[in-house]
Amino acid sequence: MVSITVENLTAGYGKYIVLKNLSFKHEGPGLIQVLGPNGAGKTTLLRTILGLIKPMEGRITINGEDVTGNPSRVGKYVGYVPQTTGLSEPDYPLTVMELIECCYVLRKPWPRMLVKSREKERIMKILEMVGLPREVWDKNFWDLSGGQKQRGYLARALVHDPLILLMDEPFSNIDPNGRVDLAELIGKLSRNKLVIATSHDPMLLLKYTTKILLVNRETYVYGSPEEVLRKDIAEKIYGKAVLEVREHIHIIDSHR
Ligand SMILES: Nc1ncnc2c1ncn2[C@@H]1O[C@H](COP(=O)(O)OP(=O)(O)OP(=O)(O)O)[C@@H](O)[C@H]1O
Repeated sequence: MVSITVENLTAGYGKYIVLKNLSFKHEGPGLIQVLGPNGAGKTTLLRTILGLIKPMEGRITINGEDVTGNPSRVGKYVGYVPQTTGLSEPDYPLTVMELIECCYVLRKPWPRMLVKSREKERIMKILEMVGLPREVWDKNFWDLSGGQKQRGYLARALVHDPLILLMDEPFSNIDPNGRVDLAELIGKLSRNKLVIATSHDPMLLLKYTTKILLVNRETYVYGSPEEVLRKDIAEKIYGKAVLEVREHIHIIDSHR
């Protein structure tokens, strides 16, 4: 069983406050979508949960353990798929396979043994599961396309079988066919993990969604999709960019 509690979180950069007094909790597997306009603080929230940003106030507990501002404690529970920008990637050569193996070995207790063949099989299964074709496994990771890199990051995040998966805009570099496959995969993962994913399009993952956190800096709403995806509520966060078409909420002009 997995649980996360975020209590009265105030976080930002230096004295610059991005999120103020934000609280939510969730118990059990499922999918929490984090939605909000550009600059709302979605990435800031994920980085704070990861312990990379120390909050000015508040507390984050995972399975009852206080992990606030402590990336190594968080790492026991959480896998992270960052947003891929295609810019400023490291230029050291590492194949896809090597990258995933390295991340796996780094998480092993000391003395760190090389990856055994059984473990290698597991890594290969994960690469297949995330939809990375065999022909790219021996390619330099940094030469992959944006979408392929994103799948590689997902494989890296899954290799330790974490209880919680944090995904920052998982669809941003994925083509339309790939989006359907990735949405299905996220849905499947959310059956036994807690997935927390930021997004600009609530519809892609809606049928798998347990809770939605609509956030815009110091304002937020947390609840089930039925409670949150209402025009009056979405307008509090997005203003006039919200369009209601039949029973669906669409957010226009929300991304880049
Ligand atoms: N390292 C940083 N130092 C200072 N300010 C930052 C830093 N990173 C982000 N910010 C600021 O914090 C605010 C929230 O940014 P954040 O990246 O969390 O938003 P977001 O909701 O993820 O946006 P997007 O949808 O555009 O990815 C923005 O005003 C941004 O300029």
